[in-house]
Amino acid sequence: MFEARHTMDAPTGMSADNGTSGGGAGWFAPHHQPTAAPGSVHETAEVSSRAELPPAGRPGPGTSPAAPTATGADLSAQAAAPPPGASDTVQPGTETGHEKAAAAEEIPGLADEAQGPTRPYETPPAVRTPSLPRSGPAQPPTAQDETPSARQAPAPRQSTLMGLGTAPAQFPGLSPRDQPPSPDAVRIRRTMAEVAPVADKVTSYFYALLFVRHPGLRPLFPASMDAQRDRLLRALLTAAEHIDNPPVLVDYLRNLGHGHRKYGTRAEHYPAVGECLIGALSQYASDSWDRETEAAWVRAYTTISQVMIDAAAADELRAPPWWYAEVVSHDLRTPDVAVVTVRTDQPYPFLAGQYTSLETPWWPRIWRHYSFASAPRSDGLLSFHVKAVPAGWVSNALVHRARPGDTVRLGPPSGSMTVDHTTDSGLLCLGGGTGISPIKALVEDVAEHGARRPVEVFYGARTDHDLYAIDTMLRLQQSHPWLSVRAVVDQQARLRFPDAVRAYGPWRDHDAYLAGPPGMIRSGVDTLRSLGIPPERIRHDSVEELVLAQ
Ligand SMILES: NC(=O)C1=CN([C@@H]2O[C@H](COP(=O)(O)OP(=O)(O)OC[C@H]3O[C@@H](n4cnc5c(N)ncnc54)[C@H](O)[C@@H]3O)[C@@H](O)[C@H]2O)C=CC1
Repeated sequence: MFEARHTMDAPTGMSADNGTSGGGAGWFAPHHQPTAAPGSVHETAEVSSRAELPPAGRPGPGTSPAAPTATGADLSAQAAAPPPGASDTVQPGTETGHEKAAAAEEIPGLADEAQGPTRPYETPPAVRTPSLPRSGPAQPPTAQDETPSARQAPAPRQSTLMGLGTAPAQFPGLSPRDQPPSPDAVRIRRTMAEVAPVADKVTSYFYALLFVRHPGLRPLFPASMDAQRDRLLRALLTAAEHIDNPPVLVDYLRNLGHGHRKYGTRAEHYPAVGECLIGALSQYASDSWDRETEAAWVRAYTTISQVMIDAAAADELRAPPWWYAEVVSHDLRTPDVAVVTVRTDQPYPFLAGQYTSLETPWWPRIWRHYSFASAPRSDGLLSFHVKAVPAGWVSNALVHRARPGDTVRLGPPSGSMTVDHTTDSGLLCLGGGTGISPIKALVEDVAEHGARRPVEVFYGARTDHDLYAIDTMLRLQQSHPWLSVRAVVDQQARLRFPDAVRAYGPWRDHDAYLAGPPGMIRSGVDTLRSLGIPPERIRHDSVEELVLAQ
């Protein structure tokens, strides 16, 4: 958890619950405009991407490695009670498979989930943003104004809203322990506490307000917003809640800013969002809402939006908003898990342990997150392990439809579950299911750095058949004497995954990495902490994001 102390001033005394925009967009006007004219960079990047895109159907040299016959690995067959939540189910209409809903970077997503599959990229989809109408005084939305999906709100997410960054275990708390929260932080948290019990209503109201007042923004959001609908609000509230912790907040917001370039989000969109944020909060936090509270939110939002806008503008100078990537290999490892290898149209810098967002041609503007399954390779190819999950549009398309020659789009890399090469501590890595993919990348990363650090991998799976990557991991083990790989199969284990690590160790001096289902990460963190590994040495991607994708 993190906080930040803002310094920006903003006018106070707006009454955003009166259905007008008062001072209008100027309330939240950014201090700086993006370096490029709106739209121009995206168009340029798109044209250039198109020009550089390899011809469809080009055979790819980088096929995924053939797995040798599995040997018995250390299939630690030990039985015990099922781990808590082991029967976690996937809700219809959402995706998993590290299709982590991008809470941390999905403000205006462009997904249009209601439209069904379309043709592959005959013409790469343009990400253009409509010019924002400067709406006049708007009326508060009525029930009819709410989109159907907004009314079908999922269970509200409570005000904890934590873990939107990577490795939340590294965030010490809402504020530095030795400092009292700032007055603005106190007011913001008071608002959050008041709206928490009605979070779903706030969410619906916020989006209804946004779309009624700024209909031009509607196409930026999914037609059916179900699982994605509250990410914008959640991200904003999370950032505001942590306004007293600038270092972490700024990192988080910069990532958000970078990640939003692929949606076509522009600086001039932020005032509208801020205005509606204030409108929704003031409506549902009426007990605690006053001029000072509003001013605190305005300052917080001004800070938040400015960091995102600046980050996006800076990023425009060094990276495209997205990358095209041609599928060069598709290896169906089980009936529902594929290893998909792609070649990007431009160099794609990333670190082992990170993840990206991916859009298929069949579901335009629907992005899902996947971890890189390899450390950066000299041939530049990227691999992903994808499990098709029920109702998972993107994952099913990637597993059952994608073929060499198809083109997908990738967003920028994200995540900080990376190896700290400044130490030579041992690594304890827990990979559950397709969560083994970033673990494999980390192992390769250690190997490439030439260090002889002990790396202990525990690979959890429900059945033998689900150990689709065991051959690859065993091959790595054969090549690297410092690497130990143990498979833990639920059906056979006495001590089940991730608890099985208790039988080994000690782990006190290890850096720990976890990847897999949210429940596994949660119970894994508990296990590792109980074994004496301090929280700051336990790394994993955001559990919150993983939960969102369930
Ligand atoms: N960076 C990351 O954290 C990544 C996460 N993932 C996530 O990993 C998951 C993989 O799904 P599957 O392959 O179907 O895995 P799975 O559901 O088959 O589970 C894999 C292992 O985790 C254990 N497990 C599952 N739920 C648990 C719980 N609540 N408590 C303790 N242990 C639990 C299982 O017993 C099994 O050993 C997806 O949710 C995907 O989003 C995938 C890639 C990267």
